[in-house]
Amino acid sequence: MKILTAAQTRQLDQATMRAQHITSVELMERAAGALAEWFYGAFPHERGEILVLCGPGNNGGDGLALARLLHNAGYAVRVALLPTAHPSADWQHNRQHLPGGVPVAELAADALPALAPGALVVDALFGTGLARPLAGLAAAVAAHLHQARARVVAVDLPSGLLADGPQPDPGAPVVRADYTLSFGLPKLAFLLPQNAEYVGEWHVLDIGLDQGFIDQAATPWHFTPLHDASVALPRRARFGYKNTFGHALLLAGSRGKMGAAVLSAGACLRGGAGLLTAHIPGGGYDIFQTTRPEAMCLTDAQANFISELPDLGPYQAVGIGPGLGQEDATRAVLAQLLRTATVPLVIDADALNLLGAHRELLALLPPNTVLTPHIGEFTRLTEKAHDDYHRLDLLREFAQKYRCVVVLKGAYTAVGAPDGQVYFNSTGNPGMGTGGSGDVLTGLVLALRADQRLGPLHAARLAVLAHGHAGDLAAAATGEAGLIASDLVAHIGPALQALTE
Ligand SMILES: NC(=O)C1=CN([C@@H]2O[C@H](COP(=O)(O)OP(=O)(O)OC[C@H]3O[C@@H](n4cnc5c(N)ncnc54)[C@H](O)[C@@H]3O)[C@@H](O)[C@H]2O)[C@@H](O)CC1
Ligand SMILES: Nc1ncnc2c1ncn2[C@@H]1O[C@H](COP(=O)(O)OP(=O)(O)O)[C@@H](O)[C@H]1O
Ligand SMILES: [K+]
Repeated sequence: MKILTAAQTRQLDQATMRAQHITSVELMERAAGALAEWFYGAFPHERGEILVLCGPGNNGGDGLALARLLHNAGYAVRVALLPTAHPSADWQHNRQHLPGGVPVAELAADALPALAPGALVVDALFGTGLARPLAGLAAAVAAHLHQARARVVAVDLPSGLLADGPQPDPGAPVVRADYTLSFGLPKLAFLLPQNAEYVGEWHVLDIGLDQGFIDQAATPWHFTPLHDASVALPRRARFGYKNTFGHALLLAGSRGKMGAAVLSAGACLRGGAGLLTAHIPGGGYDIFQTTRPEAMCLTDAQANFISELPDLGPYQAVGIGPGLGQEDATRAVLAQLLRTATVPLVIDADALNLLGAHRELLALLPPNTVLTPHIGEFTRLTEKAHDDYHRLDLLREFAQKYRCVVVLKGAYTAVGAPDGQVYFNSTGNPGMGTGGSGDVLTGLVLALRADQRLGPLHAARLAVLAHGHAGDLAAAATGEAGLIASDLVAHIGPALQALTE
């Protein structure tokens, strides 16, 4: 699913009207109908009065049309307008068609509408047409909503927030919505942590926008919904056997962090690797073989960390990093791996930290390597970002420069591809913020990289999608707080099953 800019969204509206031979008023009516349907589902028994705040453009037009539909459906509705000399044509149409039974007033700075705590308010002040930061009356209204602790439903975008880029004035007020209802496609702003306090819970409503325009629109940004045919797992061949499904090598663990190796190995096995060999510190042998009898095990001469690179001959993919530690000898193993590997690599955790601390090693990264940093690890590899948008720029630059796939982990994990495209993930939940979750992802990516039917981007996107879905299945069973990384491993099987072609 593509993510478009505000300018492209305007073109999409125009293309939809042309392709479907409908007027802008008809398209607005569709948008308002979709908003009203959402309201009926979300607030079926709302008894209090709903205040609809309308700006001068088509966002305000949506608000006026929604006010009419809610009134006709039996809700108590009141409209407050931002004073304007030049409302849009569709705004005027919907103003004229507002039923007489709906009270309408103009907003004024010295008489902002009284709001009981929890009052339901629709923010239809500004959407994608926002031209400058909120100031004056609009800014006062945004602050008033926050102070009154109203429940705010934003139409298309919280007013004051840009759809697709950083705020020019970070100090200017933005409406803090509890819900944001957008049309057709998600907006880049919804996916970044810095905007979470404004966007709240967001939903995309289908209003039949023109797919032909969407298909040809150029954008680096994409959103991967749960069921996305382009990242499905191919079925296993009926006559396949363990060698068919790939032999993975995992280099992981150090004293005190053997659990990372165990979790990662479990995920690799559940991820469908035909065979898994783990190379671990000698002292971890009993722990590892007891907890993961399905995996084979090579032990390092060192008891507490890894100092040797095994012969890479038998393997279709190599993963390195979980619980690795940052000993000099381990860094030498990483450097040797980067110099000699001819099979796909997956690099995580302390292996990334070693790369960050010894940046000369970055030049050795083989193309199509998958790196799985969280924000801290990514910062060590690059630089401190000024904000979330800048971090996305850094992600694209890094993936292009090193021709790697970079999985920048977090809510809506962003997968950066060597061609500069970025794919945001839709699955997962805050319960996954628990030690070992990332180690599980590494093992899953490794299994899918050992599967020679999948390219690096497909493997990384599918692993991220399945990892998040496993988290959602696990959280349904344990709750978010009770979720631990072993639960993710246990749910990888059903998650992958749901994502199989
Ligand atoms: N074809 C349509 O009519 C559709 C319209 N849609 C709605 O239309 C919206 C876009 O409408 P518009 O392009 O009219 O834009 P907006 O309604 O978002 O805002 C534009 C108006 O606000 C003024 N303005 C912008 N920034 C301001 C600021 N900081 N302070 C004061 N005034 C400011 C502009 O001068 C203009 O009058 C979308 O967000 C969406 O809600 C959607 O319903 C999809 C279909
Ligand atoms: N709020 C969240 N929503 C969705 N996924 C999350 C959230 N918090 C964490 N995750 C996921 O959990 C994993 C955590 O990885 P990481 O930080 O490396 O953990 P660890 O180092 O403990 O293994 C990542 O895949 C991340 O995307
Ligand atoms: K709005």
